[in-house]
Amino acid sequence: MRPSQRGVEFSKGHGTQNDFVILPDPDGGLDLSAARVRALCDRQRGIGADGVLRVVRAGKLGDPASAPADVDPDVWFMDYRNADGSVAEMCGNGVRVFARYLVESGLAEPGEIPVGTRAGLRPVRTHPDGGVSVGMGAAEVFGESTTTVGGTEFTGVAVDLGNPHLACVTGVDLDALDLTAAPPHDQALFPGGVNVEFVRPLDDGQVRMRVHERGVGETRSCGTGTVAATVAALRAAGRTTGTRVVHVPGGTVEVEVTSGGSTLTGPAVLVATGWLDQGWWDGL
Ligand SMILES: N[C@@H](CCC[C@H](N)C(=O)O)C(=O)O
Repeated sequence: MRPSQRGVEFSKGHGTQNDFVILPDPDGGLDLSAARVRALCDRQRGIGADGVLRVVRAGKLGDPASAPADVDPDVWFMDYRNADGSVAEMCGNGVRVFARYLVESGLAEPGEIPVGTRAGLRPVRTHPDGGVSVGMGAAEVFGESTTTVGGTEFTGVAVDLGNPHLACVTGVDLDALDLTAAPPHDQALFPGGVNVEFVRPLDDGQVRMRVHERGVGETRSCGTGTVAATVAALRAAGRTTGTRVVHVPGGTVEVEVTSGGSTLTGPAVLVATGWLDQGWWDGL
């Protein structure tokens, strides 16, 4: 595409292979419909991703009800969408990739970056080694529930990280789970749907996790899910605070849960920048 023919700018990035199309939209002029999100995330007819991150000033979000009161209008806001076009409150990998994008594109200085999300303001810190940490807030346990995969019932804890999770600690072989379909959930406990994690504690205080994400399907990582998994693994060990190294199919992250909040640290990678064809975009 010649520069004069440039369409809609995008970047592509991932955090432990949880991947995102990033759309810079500082002044909020982009019409990001659910149909456009679905097309962008489609791995055959679009760029392919688990979700979309629109980069917009909080004051220009275009949906005032979505910007929590603690988010200043000048703050960069992560307008997160799932691959099915639905809106979610928070994305732990997304917010780390978002911060990496802000730095690489000159929109923020490396170091401490406050990022607005529908779950509230999240303090993000970029590290020189490419890692990014984010303060994920308090991980609130709000119940217990069950789900079923392949005829096996799993019991888990319901954890609120701005978005809802059911984190199930289990001794089964995670590789044997068929997560192609959404595991069923209790509609009363999770009226807006739920992200479901299967968590296998390892011998040395580390854990393995697989996840089925609301609005996406199985993904290779879920940042909020790794925090929920850590909360569940700690509870299974009789604790409410501590740290865990969490291995997901797409890599490894570290989670710390304290009495005051939780922190997620892991890699955040940008892989491409380009332009969407304007005609393709306009036709969606
Ligand atoms: N992959 C994300 C979570 C994205 C939102 C989730 N699918 C939901 O609908 O709540 C993460 O890294 O946290």
